[in-house]
Amino acid sequence: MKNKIFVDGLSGTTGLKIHERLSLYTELEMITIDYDKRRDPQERAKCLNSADIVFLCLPDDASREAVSLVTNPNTRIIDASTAYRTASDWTYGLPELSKKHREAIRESKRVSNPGCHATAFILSVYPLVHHGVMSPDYPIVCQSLTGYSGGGKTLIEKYESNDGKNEYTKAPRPYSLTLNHKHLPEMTMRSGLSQDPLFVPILGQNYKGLATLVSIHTKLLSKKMNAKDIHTLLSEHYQDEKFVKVMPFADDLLLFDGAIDITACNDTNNAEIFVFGNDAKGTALIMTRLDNLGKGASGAAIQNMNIMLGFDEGLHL
Ligand SMILES: NC(=O)C1=CN([C@@H]2O[C@H](COP(=O)(O)OP(=O)(O)OC[C@H]3O[C@@H](n4cnc5c(N)ncnc54)[C@H](OP(=O)(O)O)[C@@H]3O)[C@@H](O)[C@H]2O)C=CC1
Ligand SMILES: CC(=O)N[C@@H](CCC(=O)OP(=O)(O)O)C(=O)O
Repeated sequence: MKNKIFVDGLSGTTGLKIHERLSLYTELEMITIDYDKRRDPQERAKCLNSADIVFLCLPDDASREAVSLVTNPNTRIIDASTAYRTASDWTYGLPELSKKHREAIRESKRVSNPGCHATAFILSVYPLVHHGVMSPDYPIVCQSLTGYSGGGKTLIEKYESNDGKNEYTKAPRPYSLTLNHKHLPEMTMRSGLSQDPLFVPILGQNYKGLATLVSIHTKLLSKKMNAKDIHTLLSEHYQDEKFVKVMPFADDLLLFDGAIDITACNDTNNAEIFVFGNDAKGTALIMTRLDNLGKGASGAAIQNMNIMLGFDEGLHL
């Protein structure tokens, strides 16, 4: 029998992308809702409770409402919002962190899909904390350059109004300047840190594509390590992963043309990790790039579904 799937929030930026991928599966049957009733709780409840797997591609409050509408004990949920990413009874959907993380997703009925900035940050930092190289209270500073589709339909409209000729598209825009970005709780908790990083996201003029920049003073690490050693540790940690790749060590910046394209993972489910460093100055930089709509949202959600249903993890990705 085919597994039944329902996407709540199908007409949004993330919902549409998830639906695009789902349409490639012959193993699945889609449950559809009338467009005019897409916000009607009664209609949504019927769809939610007839599904084996539900994707929630909604703002946080609507996600919480959807979860409260699920009464069928067999319905499994993958939530793309921020609502449950640090909840103790939900599984965090980042399988590459460890075998234990992947196994927990396989068994789970409630999977919270990581935030886009958070995915790149946690992939960079978790192995360092886990292997005792970075103490949990290390004072991390991180910037993240992101495409504007991360802000959903409303932000896309702002950037694309007047044919893209408006004040938003003039230059990059740092935001979340209260230094309290909504991804901080998951970034801290899921990396194993005990204090929040100082995190500044920056909107670019590109539609999608994101890169986090984690700055490290190597003398503050708990083990004596330089940038090359950090590169080796990350390479070993992710050596068997299909979607998380540690790129060659950048002894020679010419290898990357002296600058990095943050959109190079667009339209893929890949996250690529770079390590740069300057031993004389005792500094290192971990840069992780991904597609905020790919590994940062819909790609990760599909990957989690593949794991939950026992499909090949990379199916249709
Ligand atoms: N864009 C991104 O890069 C990422 C987004 N996310 C998260 O995914 C979720 C969806 O984001 P995104 O796709 O960008 O947002 P959009 O604004 O593009 O889409 C939101 C969707 O939610 C629907 N919706 C809003 N309120 C309700 C409601 N009360 N009941 C039913 N449906 C409702 C909208 O329907 P309508 O058609 O009526 O507008 C729309 O389909 C958010 O939680 C976001 O934070 C996560 C990772 C990355
Ligand atoms: C560009 C932009 O505004 N991005 C959003 C995050 C996008 C995202 O991943 O949000 P989730 O928490 O739903 O995962 C922001 O920084 O608030």
